[in-house]
Amino acid sequence: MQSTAAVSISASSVATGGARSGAVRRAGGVRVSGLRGEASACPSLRISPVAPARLPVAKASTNGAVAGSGGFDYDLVIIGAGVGGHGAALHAVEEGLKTAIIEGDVVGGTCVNRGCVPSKALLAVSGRMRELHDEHHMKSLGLQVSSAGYDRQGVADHANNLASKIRSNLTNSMKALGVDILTGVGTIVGKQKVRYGKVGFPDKEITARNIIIATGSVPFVPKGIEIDGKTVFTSDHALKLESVPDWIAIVGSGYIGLEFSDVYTALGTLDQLMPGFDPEIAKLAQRVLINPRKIDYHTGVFASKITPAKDGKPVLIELIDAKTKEHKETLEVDAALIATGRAPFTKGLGLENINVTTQRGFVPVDERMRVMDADGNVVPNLYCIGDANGKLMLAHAASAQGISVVEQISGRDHILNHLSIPAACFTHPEISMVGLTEPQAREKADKEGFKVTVVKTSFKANTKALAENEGDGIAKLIYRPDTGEILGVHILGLHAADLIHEASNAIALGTRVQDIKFAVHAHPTLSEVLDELFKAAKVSSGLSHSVNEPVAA
Ligand SMILES: Cc1cc2nc3c(=O)[nH]c(=O)nc-3n(C[C@H](O)[C@H](O)[C@H](O)COP(=O)(O)OP(=O)(O)OC[C@H]3O[C@@H](n4cnc5c(N)ncnc54)[C@H](O)[C@@H]3O)c2cc1C
Ligand SMILES: NC(=O)c1ccc[n+]([C@@H]2O[C@H](COP(=O)([O-])OP(=O)(O)OC[C@H]3O[C@@H](n4cnc5c(N)ncnc54)[C@H](O)[C@@H]3O)[C@@H](O)[C@H]2O)c1
Repeated sequence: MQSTAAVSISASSVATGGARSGAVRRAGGVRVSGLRGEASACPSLRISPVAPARLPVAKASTNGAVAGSGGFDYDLVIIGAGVGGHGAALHAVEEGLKTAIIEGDVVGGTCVNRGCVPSKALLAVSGRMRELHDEHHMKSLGLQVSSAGYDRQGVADHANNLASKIRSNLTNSMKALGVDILTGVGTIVGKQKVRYGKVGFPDKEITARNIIIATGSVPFVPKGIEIDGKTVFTSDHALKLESVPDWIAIVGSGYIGLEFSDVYTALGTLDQLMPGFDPEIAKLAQRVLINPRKIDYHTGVFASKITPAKDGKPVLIELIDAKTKEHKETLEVDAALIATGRAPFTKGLGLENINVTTQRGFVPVDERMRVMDADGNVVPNLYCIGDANGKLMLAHAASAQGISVVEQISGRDHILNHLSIPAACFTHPEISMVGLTEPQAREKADKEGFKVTVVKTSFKANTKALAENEGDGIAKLIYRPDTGEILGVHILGLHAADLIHEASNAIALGTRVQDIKFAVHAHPTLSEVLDELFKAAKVSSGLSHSVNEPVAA
């Protein structure tokens, strides 16, 4: 299969290669990006056909709904059936709460229909294609592959079928557990009162003891960028894989930019790099994921204007210097993917009816996800979770926040430790992280007056990685040498997205390095990369075990 190229454009860099500058096409790809992304299953996609043991006693109400406890129609109403809403709903019925979820579009929201799920299906294909095309890699394993190709529609169908399957799993799991799925757009019309129905004509009203807003986000498109859905498009369009352009510019080098650069470079096209990542990992990611691939990148620039292809003319991308705002270059490409972040979807929610003012569209919340009003007071019985509150735009974070809220309304206080929530970028190889980056840890240490130590291990020394001929990668631990507290862990390498959970669980449970270093790992497994990492750490005052205690061989 012929390989194509991409250009990545980022506020921190822009790539050209595959991009045409003037009339000349260059050999690489083009990507446009400003900065900081998944295609696995949904978080807390717990599907149980078993009905909950405890359901509140229900009684008939005047509007035809069945009343939950205390005269409300429901104990909990959730607006938005994305992964956040779904996670909250399942936990709520488990807790015996009479629960309804209102959805204005399709169940599953962004993650299932336009995000994690279809993108990971595409990445599963791109990973295999990349491997099959890597002659050197194949040869070193003793394999001979004469040719490898793909059928674009077949790949697109794989992503679409997976999304449909997970969507129906999500719907069935909620129905089986007794969650009422109400169709329509929800608007808060007063305290503990929601109306839903067609946009602008919400004709049905229900009351709820507690309300959770879980309305998610949509692609953010900067001013000056014209989307036509064919030559200039967002991830919503790109995931349908209606075409694989020869030369594509990816504007934004965050999660979406990086993951799509992996898809496009493997399927024939190209992408730029990640300001939100630990700088050392970002540098290595550039060396492994960008430099050897057909990707040109431009950093320190913004795409100020993008015009779709028209009348035989290519897509035009005007780049300005991120600092001086002076015009730098005009790129010509076949297509542009706009991956410049996401904006909360909170329009039409009726927040003005309850004195809540959004901040750049996000719903303000405290650490318990309780909505704050314009005067800084908690709005009783109203919560907001997931992308709509902007704390951490990740599927599993949305779901975890939902579960945390249900804990609270079930009478158990709960604060979610966001620093223990892992993130992963599903490139080949993968990148994952939890906690602080090294600069963030050093800044905190300076402020609070403690020391920070960093240790690293390499995939090159790991038997399993070498057996797979996948020795590229490192793991990095940032910790306090005085207490052994784990501040951050960053991994780039084979199955990094799965490996990170040992570290995130340790942070969540407060496990220190002087304790976790004695945990035993099966041999030969990739998990030994982390085993080595924890063993490499030196703690001055082992609080639990003695640091001098010999480590079992
Ligand atoms: C391309 C892409 C790939 C991604 N990959 C990953 C990944 O690999 N891992 C990861 O953790 N995250 C990933 N994400 C991010 C993840 O998809 C989001 O963080 C997650 O979907 C947020 O969940 P949510 O429940 O807050 O909102 P959403 O999933 O956006 O769901 C909100 C739902 O609310 C509905 N709604 C909105 N307003 C109303 C209303 N007024 N009334 C009724 N219904 C309403 C919407 O129709 C939607 O169904 C990805 C995102 C994208 C775009
Ligand atoms: N694997 C995952 O977990 C996964 C995958 C995809 C998306 N997501 C989530 O979806 C969200 C959106 O992802 P994303 O990659 O679009 O956003 P992002 O915030 O991660 O990155 C957007 C980048 O675009 C840059 N940018 C903005 N305007 C620009 C311009 N005019 N020109 C050039 N660069 C510009 C920004 O500086 C930034 O670097 C993220 O918050 C992420 O958490 C997660």
